[in-house]
Amino acid sequence: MNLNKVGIILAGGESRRYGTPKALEKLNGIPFYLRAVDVLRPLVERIVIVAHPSIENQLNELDDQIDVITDVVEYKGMGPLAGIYSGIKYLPAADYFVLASDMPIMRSSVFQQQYAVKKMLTSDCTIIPCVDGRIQPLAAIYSASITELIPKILKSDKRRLTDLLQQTNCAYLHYTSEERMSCFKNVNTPGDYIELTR
Ligand SMILES: Nc1nc2c(ncn2[C@@H]2O[C@H](COP(=O)(O)OP(=O)(O)OP(=O)(O)O)[C@@H](O)[C@H]2O)c(=O)[nH]1
Repeated sequence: MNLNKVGIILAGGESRRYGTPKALEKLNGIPFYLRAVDVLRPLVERIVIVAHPSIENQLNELDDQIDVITDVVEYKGMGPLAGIYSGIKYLPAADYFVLASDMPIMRSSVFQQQYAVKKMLTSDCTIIPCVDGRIQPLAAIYSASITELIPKILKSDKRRLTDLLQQTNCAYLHYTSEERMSCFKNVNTPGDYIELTR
């Protein structure tokens, strides 16, 4: 039986700019991947963490509602879109709450707001936050209706989430600069991490 709401945590990147696997980095003693779990756990029925093969066996303290997988073979390492597709294929559901593990100060309330908007729209609608005019597609709610579009985009060598969104029924939810500072900040470099802890 299909689920209604599944969380997909993206932790399959190379972390080249950071230098060490970002998902294992800690903020206030809590690893980033567990912070992402804490954000989504109250909101979804199951969670799948789509991890890089090098850290797959290092993700601990997970309960039996949470699975760890790696990208599907045909799109391995092809970016966040490949990770989203891998999560969708692993757990069929109506909606996917997608969160990158490199956004360690994200809050559940952001997804609650998005889901409240989604319920007012058609079921095939994907909800994308937009902060200071920039989309944030890695803290968003995707409808399962995107599933078959993803392989077409990955095979066309574009791989970009924006290419998917252009072909999808999307609603953009706008957030302020203050909200960017308080939840949407992501960590790409060691400098980003230092800024976050200031
Ligand atoms: N499953 C999966 N997740 C990915 C993939 N590429 C990036 N991600 C995740 O998507 C989020 C944003 O990734 P980026 O910071 O753009 O890429 P990165 O590879 O982690 O880092 P850089 O090597 O510095 O670009 C992070 O949470 C990554 O773990 C991938 O190919 N598969």
